[in-house]
Amino acid sequence: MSRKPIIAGNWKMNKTVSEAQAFVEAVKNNIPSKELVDTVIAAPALLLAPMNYLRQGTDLQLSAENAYFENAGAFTGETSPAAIADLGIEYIVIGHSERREYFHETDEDINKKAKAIIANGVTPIVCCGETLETYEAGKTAEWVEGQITAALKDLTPEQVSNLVIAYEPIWAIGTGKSADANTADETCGVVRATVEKLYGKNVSDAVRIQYGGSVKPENVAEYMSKENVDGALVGGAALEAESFLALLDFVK
Ligand SMILES: O=C[C@H](O)COP(=O)(O)O
Repeated sequence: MSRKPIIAGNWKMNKTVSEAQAFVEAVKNNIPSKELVDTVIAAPALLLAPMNYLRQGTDLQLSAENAYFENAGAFTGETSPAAIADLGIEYIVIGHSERREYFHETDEDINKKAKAIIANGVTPIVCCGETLETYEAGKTAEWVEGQITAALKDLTPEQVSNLVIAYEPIWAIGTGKSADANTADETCGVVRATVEKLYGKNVSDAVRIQYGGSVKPENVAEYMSKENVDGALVGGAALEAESFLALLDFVK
């Protein structure tokens, strides 16, 4: 089964509005066709409206880095998935390890967010991944299986087919220490097997799984050559236009 690759840059809490606008201007006419690859930038909510305005008519897609699980209400400081959907943003990242660690997000929150985002017609990019301690204890598979099972609870097979899952070992994020391509493939395979166990083979064949953690222009092609790796979620190497565009060279 061939799945369309998806390369997503995750800017985290970097860039001002003017820096984001300059980036979009620099890349927007050099993005490969979205028939071949989904090319996405995940940016802080404040940057999305001006970026969205500038990317109209191009193949650059956009993602929020987070959203709340309610569409409206007295939730000071939160961003509504309905507001993100109304802008025409295609994806929302949920469950990133930084959200789990610094903002105490639980598996249950992530499941509620997945449901709210899907209900608004936006695609969640659901993150999972283990700490160094869990990795060294040889418990990666059971950890990731638990996170995915909880995040997808009560979703329908069709909803799961259409979402994106990102496997990011925490010990490889921003450390320059990437999981090698075989290790990434193996754990993305665990994610796929978990989806198969819960939803069957048609769904696990369709769901797209990214690897994240120190992906760079120099190593992206090797990850993308692996059976279970359908894309990458990239932090540091997606911050500069030239490096971001170089991540897409593997499709040429
Ligand atoms: O969401 C992206 C990841 O946290 C990876 O970040 P990194 O590419 O800087 O290691």
